[in-house]
Amino acid sequence: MSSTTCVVVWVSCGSKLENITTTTHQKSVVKCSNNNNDKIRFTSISSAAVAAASVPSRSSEEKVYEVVLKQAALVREQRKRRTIEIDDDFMTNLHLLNAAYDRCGQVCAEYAKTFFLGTQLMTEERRKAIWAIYVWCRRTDELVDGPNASHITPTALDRWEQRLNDVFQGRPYDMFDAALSHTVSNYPVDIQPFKDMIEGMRMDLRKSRYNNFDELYLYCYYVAGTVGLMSVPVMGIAPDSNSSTETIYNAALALGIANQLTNILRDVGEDARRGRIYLPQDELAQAGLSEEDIFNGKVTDKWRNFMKGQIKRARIFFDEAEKGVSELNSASRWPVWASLLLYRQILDSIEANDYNNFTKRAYVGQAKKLFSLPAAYAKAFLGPPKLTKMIMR
Ligand SMILES: CC(C)=CCC/C(C)=C/CC/C(C)=C/CC/C(C)=C/[C@@H]1[C@@H](COP(=O)(O)OP(=O)(O)O)[C@]1(C)CC/C=C(\C)CC/C=C(\C)CCC=C(C)C
Ligand SMILES: [Mn+2]
Repeated sequence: MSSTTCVVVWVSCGSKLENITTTTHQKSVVKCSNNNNDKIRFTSISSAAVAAASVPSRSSEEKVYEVVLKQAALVREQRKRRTIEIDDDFMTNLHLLNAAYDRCGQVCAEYAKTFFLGTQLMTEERRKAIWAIYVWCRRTDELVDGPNASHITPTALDRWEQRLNDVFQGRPYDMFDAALSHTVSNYPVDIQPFKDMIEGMRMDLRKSRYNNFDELYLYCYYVAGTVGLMSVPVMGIAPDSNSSTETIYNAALALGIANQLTNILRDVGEDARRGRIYLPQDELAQAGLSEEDIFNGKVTDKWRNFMKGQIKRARIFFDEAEKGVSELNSASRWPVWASLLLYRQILDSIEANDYNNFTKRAYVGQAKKLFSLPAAYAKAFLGPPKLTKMIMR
């Protein structure tokens, strides 16, 4: 790793820019004074700057970007095909392994039909690996969101993390774990994003308010940005991609963040009924809104304006994500485009509901969903890079 480059974080937001330079970090940060509208682009970063990470004033974006760099480096170094000894007793038997993956596929098909369909074009090996990761994520989410959520304690999450360590060491506890053990032995998937997702669940147990976007960003990374980082090593990067691995991981992270922000905006009413507000408190106050306003659930002009800003920000993350999709292996692009197009339409639906996300659930209708699949297919296989190449030939 080079130690000569420096961190440059550009946050651009319309015309109002404020330049802050912190020499200890060898870092130049251009910060936006209006949180509703910030755009984040990381251009380069150094290990020296990363080493200076103990300085307490780092933003969540900076902390998360360190993880992005680490994941990108792992793939670059091709630390693939780590040979993990999978417990003989449990599964030297290929038949059992296939059965484990089939069960993962069934869970995917049950919980996320469109996504399951989208995985059908991936190579069989990749498809199965993505299913195994999906099932682990779904199970992790269910711990705090599922029917037994009220019994979940930090100790239970510690045990889940210990189990994760075992899975990565080739000691699975059940069939789903076995599929994941195999997947992580086969692809350069790092344990960090998995641990971070569990950290997000811990956060959910102890926190129901977010002071500002920086805090919310960290939560979004933990529960969703991590999914992007887990998936890229399996989906693979196109052999002819000219983008840096960091850029691609950054886009993957952005898609997770965009999805989670959208999920939050869709579920404001539902979350409030559980006593939770996943919205930046400082931005609510700036918009003249109080907690009571959220709990009362009345759509006012103040609320509409606030929501416009939040939707705009989510769309910026989707735009950031778009830059990376075409860099993925061609067979992996379809499910990613499908996920991006479908989730982004939830934002349109919130607008169509006149910003009533208190009592109306924004959703993408069946017809729009069906239309999105060929649209995603077209983007995956007829996207600009290919067309350009065809024209140039
Ligand atoms: C192709 C593809 C989409 C692959 C990802 C597959 C995968 C491993 C998904 C796991 C999703 C999961 C169960 C996460 C647990 C936490 C959670 C529930 C997060 C929310 C998902 C939406 O779920 P749902 O609508 O069911 O929410 P409720 O539980 O009902 O509230 C999230 C909003 C986040 C999911 C995040 C992603 C799908 C990120 C995808 C990013 C990539 C695949 C990277 C793509 C790469 C580039 C370069 C852009
Ligand atoms: Mn959930």
